[in-house]
Amino acid sequence: MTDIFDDMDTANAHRLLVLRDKPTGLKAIIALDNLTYGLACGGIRTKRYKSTEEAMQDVQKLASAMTLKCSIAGVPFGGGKSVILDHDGMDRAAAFRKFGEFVEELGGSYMCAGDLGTTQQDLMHVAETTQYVNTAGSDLGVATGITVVNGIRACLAAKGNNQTLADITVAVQGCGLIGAAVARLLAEAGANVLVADINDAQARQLADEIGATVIDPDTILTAEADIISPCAIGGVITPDLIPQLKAWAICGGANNQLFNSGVSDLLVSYKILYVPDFLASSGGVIKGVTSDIMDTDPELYLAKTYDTALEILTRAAAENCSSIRIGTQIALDRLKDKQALLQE
Ligand SMILES: NC(=O)c1ccc[n+]([C@@H]2O[C@H](COP(=O)([O-])OP(=O)(O)OC[C@H]3O[C@@H](n4cnc5c(N)ncnc54)[C@H](O)[C@@H]3O)[C@@H](O)[C@H]2O)c1
Repeated sequence: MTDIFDDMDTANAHRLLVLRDKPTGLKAIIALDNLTYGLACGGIRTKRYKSTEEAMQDVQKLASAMTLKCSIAGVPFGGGKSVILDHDGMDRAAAFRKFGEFVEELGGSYMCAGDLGTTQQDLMHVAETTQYVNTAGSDLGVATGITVVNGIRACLAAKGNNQTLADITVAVQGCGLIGAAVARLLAEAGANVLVADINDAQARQLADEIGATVIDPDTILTAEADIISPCAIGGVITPDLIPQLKAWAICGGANNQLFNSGVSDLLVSYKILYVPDFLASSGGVIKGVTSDIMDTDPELYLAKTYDTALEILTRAAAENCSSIRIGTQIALDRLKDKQALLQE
């Protein structure tokens, strides 16, 4: 077993809170990655992890991605994330209520919302015991759909062959909250949409609604498409997958899509455009914090993601380096500037 402090160093993480409540069966971890602005934002992931160690690593990676996400989106907050380790014997409603109590105890340094595996009903249970939760799940999903589609439009502009959404085929992996939002927006804009989900009924229902084609979930990422849009789980862009891709660009709403850091350089050598996931998926947090905390209109922040995506893709092409490197640099430079201001 690896040392937890070594893991934290690897993830550059600072605060990990391990939460347990035996009567409800709650097992949860909160990672507060960055408190430069006094508040860390990020959703609650609910999952049956193979081990506590896996959950520890996941929550830290997701929290640091949230820091990049907030910074690149230009909203003045740091990243956080929580995971609830689903298991037999957990009293789901009571466990989420208890989790809300723990979030409330943090006094507003962590603001949570939904994420993979957490249902709207779960969020409502959290909201019974804390004010620091955004329960507007579907609105956040639509906002994430908007930033993914902005990223796809930026890919078209970066490629520069005058194609519009109506000229291309996009393969969307996952038909949950985010995948469905992305697929709907693309279909409305006239794109040819392919969809897949391990829950076949869910994929078929969405396809019927928007006129998309259902693809086998095992082949969606290698389908004949211009762009693939991973909107289900992380780690799906692997070194083995890249030579098999038919698409010339990747832009999706899932967090941490790249299997490892080497994949971003491999994408460069295969000339595949990649919109950093922390930018493409930033709509949810933009919508959440502008409505709940900043009391401002999200539209400007959402629209800006197109410009930022195009800037990143253009700079990456000019410097022949990965979009992840450029995007991360922009996000971290902004945070450093803020930290320097605070120290003055
Ligand atoms: N919910 C949000 O506000 C939000 C915001 C930004 C990013 N994200 C990220 O977007 C992704 C999806 O989140 P969500 O909220 O839509 O989750 P969700 O639980 O609503 O949907 C995920 C869907 O993916 C499907 N799926 C799982 N594995 C799959 C596979 N291998 N192939 C095809 N389909 C598969 C599931 O069956 C499910 O329908 C996650 O990575 C999440 O972290 C979510």
